[in-house]
Amino acid sequence: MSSRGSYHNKKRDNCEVETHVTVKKGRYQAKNKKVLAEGPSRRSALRDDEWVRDFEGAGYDKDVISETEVKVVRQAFVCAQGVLPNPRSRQRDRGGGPPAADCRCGIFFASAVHFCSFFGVGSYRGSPLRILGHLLFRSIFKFVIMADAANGASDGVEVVPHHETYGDIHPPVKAKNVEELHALQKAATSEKVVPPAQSISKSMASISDGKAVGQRPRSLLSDTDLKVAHVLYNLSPGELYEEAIKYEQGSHITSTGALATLSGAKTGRSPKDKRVVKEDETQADIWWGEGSPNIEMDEATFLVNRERAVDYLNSLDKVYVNDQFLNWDPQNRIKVRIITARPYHSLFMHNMCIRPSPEELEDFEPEFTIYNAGRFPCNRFTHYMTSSTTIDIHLKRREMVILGSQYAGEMKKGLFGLMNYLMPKRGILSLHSGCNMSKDGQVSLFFGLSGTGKTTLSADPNRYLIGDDEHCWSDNGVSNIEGGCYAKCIDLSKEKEPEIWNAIRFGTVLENVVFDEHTRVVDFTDKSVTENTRASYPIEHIDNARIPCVGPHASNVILLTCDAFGVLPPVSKLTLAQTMYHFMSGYTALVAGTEVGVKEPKATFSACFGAAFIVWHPAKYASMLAEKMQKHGATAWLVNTGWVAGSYGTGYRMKLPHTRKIIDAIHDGSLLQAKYASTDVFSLAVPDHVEGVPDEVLMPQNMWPDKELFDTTLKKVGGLFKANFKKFEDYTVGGDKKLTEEILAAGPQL
Ligand SMILES: Nc1ncnc2c1ncn2[C@@H]1O[C@H](COP(=O)(O)OP(=O)(O)O)[C@@H](O)[C@H]1O
Ligand SMILES: C=C(OP(=O)(O)O)C(=O)O
Repeated sequence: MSSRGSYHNKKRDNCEVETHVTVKKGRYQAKNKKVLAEGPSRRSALRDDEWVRDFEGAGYDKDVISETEVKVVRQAFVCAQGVLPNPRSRQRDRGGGPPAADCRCGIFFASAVHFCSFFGVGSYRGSPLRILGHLLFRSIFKFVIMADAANGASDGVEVVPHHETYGDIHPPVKAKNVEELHALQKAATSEKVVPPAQSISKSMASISDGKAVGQRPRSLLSDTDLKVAHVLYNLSPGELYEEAIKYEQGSHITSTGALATLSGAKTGRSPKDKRVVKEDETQADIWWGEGSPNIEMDEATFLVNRERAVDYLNSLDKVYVNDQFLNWDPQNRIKVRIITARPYHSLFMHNMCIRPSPEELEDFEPEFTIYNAGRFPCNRFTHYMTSSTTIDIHLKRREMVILGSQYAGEMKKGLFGLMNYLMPKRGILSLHSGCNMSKDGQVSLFFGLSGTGKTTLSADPNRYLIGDDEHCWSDNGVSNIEGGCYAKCIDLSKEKEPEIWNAIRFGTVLENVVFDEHTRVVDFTDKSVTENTRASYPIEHIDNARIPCVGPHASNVILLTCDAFGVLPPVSKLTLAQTMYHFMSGYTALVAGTEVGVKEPKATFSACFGAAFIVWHPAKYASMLAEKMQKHGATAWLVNTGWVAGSYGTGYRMKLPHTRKIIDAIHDGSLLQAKYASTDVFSLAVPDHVEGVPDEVLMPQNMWPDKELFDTTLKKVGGLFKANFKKFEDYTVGGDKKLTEEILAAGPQL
C-alpha cells in the first residue's frame, strides 16, 4: 500500500492525495471510487489529526466520503510521504491513526482520574490533579474519536485502495481547497505589499481566557450530554469577527466591512438529505409520501446522528451558543438555541433570528435546539444515510442535528420547518414569503420559491420592509419569523438593488463570494465558488425596515413564479380558486446553486412555493390561505419573474425594472383599473397596460418569434401542471369538497 498513495506539495504546507478505492460491503464488491483529499505535509506544523478534520469538504466523490474512505486516503497519504511505515505491516496501526486499543486503556485511566477529581474524591477537588485528569480525559477522548474515524468504524465494510491518479476529476467547486479558493480571489494588485494582520486584541485574549463579556457557564446548556470546555455565549458581531478571523482560514473583512467566509463543499441546501423522525406523537400531522419533502427516519437513527454531532462538538475546544427568538408576534414567539462550531454560523444566526435583550435572556429555556456539527460528516453506512450529509429534525424532542454541511441556510430553513409545524397547529398560517407595507398600512405578501424574487422585490424604497422570506399570518395580522435577511448576491449591483447593496456592511456575513486580495472589493459577478453567493444581515441594515416586524392583514398576495419555459404572462390577476390552484402547484424553476446539484434553471413544482420546508399536507396551508384571503378581502396576482420571448436558453429573464413597475402598479391600485384579456390553456387574466412596461411584453406569445413553438410549449407546461396536481385530487380543502372541485377547474384546460 505504501506505493499506492502519492502526493504532491501544495502551496505552503498542504499536500493533496488521490487514490482509487474499492468499497466492499460484506462479501459483495460494491463499487470503485476515486477519492481526493488534502492534509498537512510532513514539514507542516499542523498536528497529524488535523488532517482528518481537514479532509471534510475536500472530497470530490459527490460528497460521499465515509470514515473508511478517510482512513484509506489518509493511509495512502502518510505512506506516500514516508511519515509512517506501511500501516498494513503493523497490526496496531491499522488505520494509520492512533491505535484505538491503546487509547481505550488510556481513556480508562484518564476517566478514573477525571471521575475522582471531578467529584472531589478525597482532597483532590480543585487540585492540579483534577485539572490534569480533566485535560487528560478531554485529549484522550478526542484521540479516540480520531482513532475510530481512522480505523473505519463501519461494520462489515472494507475499503481497498488501488492505483492513484491525478487531475481528471471535476470538483463541484473550481477550487480544490481553501488555499485555492483564496487564489481565486483576484490578484490584481498582488505585487503590492499587503500589510500584516493586526495582533490579537485584548478582548480576544479575554475570550480565550474564558472571561469574555456575555460568556455563560456551561451549566446553562440544555443538554446534559454536551460538556464542551468553553462556551462562547451570544457573542457580539465584533467578537465573532475576531473569532472567525483568528481561527478560521478563509475569513476576511471586505472593503465595506462585511465578514467574507466560505461554507466548504456545500454551497447550497441538501433537500435529499433532510429527514424527519417518524414517531407516535407527531407522525399523523406530517405529510409523508409522494411530493413530500419529509424523508422519514427512525428515532434510533436520529439518536445515533445526534450522538455523533454531540461527540464532535464535545471534542472541540469551544463552541458558540446563540439563544434567540423566532417570530415578532410576542404571543407566538419561540425560543431557540443554536450550538455551532463555527463563529460565522453564530454570526449568521445572530443576524437571522430575533436578537434578545439581556433581560429576555434571564431564565431563557430553549424550546428547540440545533446541534450544528456540519463540519463533521455523518457515517454513510448508518441506516437511512445516503451521503455524508444529513439534516435531521425530531419534532417531539424539539431538536435538529446537522452533519456534513456547513451551508448556513440549513439552519435558517430548518427553523422555518419547525415553524411550519408549530404555527398551523395553533391556527396560524406560516408563509414562505417576503412581506412589505405601504406608508398607509397596506400589506403585500410575496410568495416564491428560492430565487424568484422575494428578497429583491420586498426591499422597496417606497415601502416598509417587514421581512424577506418567512412570515406568519395570525388573527392579529402578519409577523416576520426572522430578524434578518439572506439575500442572493450574484450579479448584485448598486444601481439595480441599492437597498441590499447598502446592507452589506459591518455585521453582514458574505458567504462564498470572491474579492480582490488586496483591496477586499467584492466581485459580485464572480461565480467561481458558487452561483449561490449570499449576504446575511440584520433587518435593521435595510433603512426602511419596520421594527417590530409586524403589520396588519395582507391586501395583496403576490405569487412569484420563475417560469423557465417562458409561457406564463409577466403578471395576471387570479380568482380565489386560481390562487389555490397555483399555490398548491407551486410551479417555478429551481435556480442554479440554491440546492446542491442544480446547475441551470429547472422547472419544478414546489407546493405552497416552499415544499422543501412544509410539514403538514399542502392542503392545510392552502385552505388557511383561502380563508384568510376571503376574510380580509386580499387580491391575488401571479407574477412571472422568469423567462420571456422564449424558454431558458433562447429567451431572456424578465427585466427586473419591468417587474418592479408591475409591483408598483399592483401597489398603487392602477393595475386593478386595467382592461384584462384571458390567455389560452391557463385562462389567466392579463392586463393590457402597466405604466413603464412595453405593452407587448405583457402577453407572452407576442414576444416569441416562433408562435407554433409557443403553443406547443404552453400545452406542454399545461400537461405538466395536470400531471403534478393528480396527487392532490383526492384531498378536500378545509373539508369542503366543492372548493376542491372549484380549484381543480381553475387549472389548465387542454
Ligand atoms: N425580474 C426579476 N425579478 C426578481 N428578481 C430578478 C429578476 N431578474 C433577475 N432577478 C434576480 O433573481 C434573484 C432573486 O433572488 P431573491 O430575491 O434572493 O429570491 P428569493 O428571496 O425569492 O430567494 C436576484 O439575484 C435578482 O437580482
Ligand atoms: C436559504 C434559502 O432560501 P432562499 O433562497 O429563499 O433565501 C435556501 O433555499 O437555501
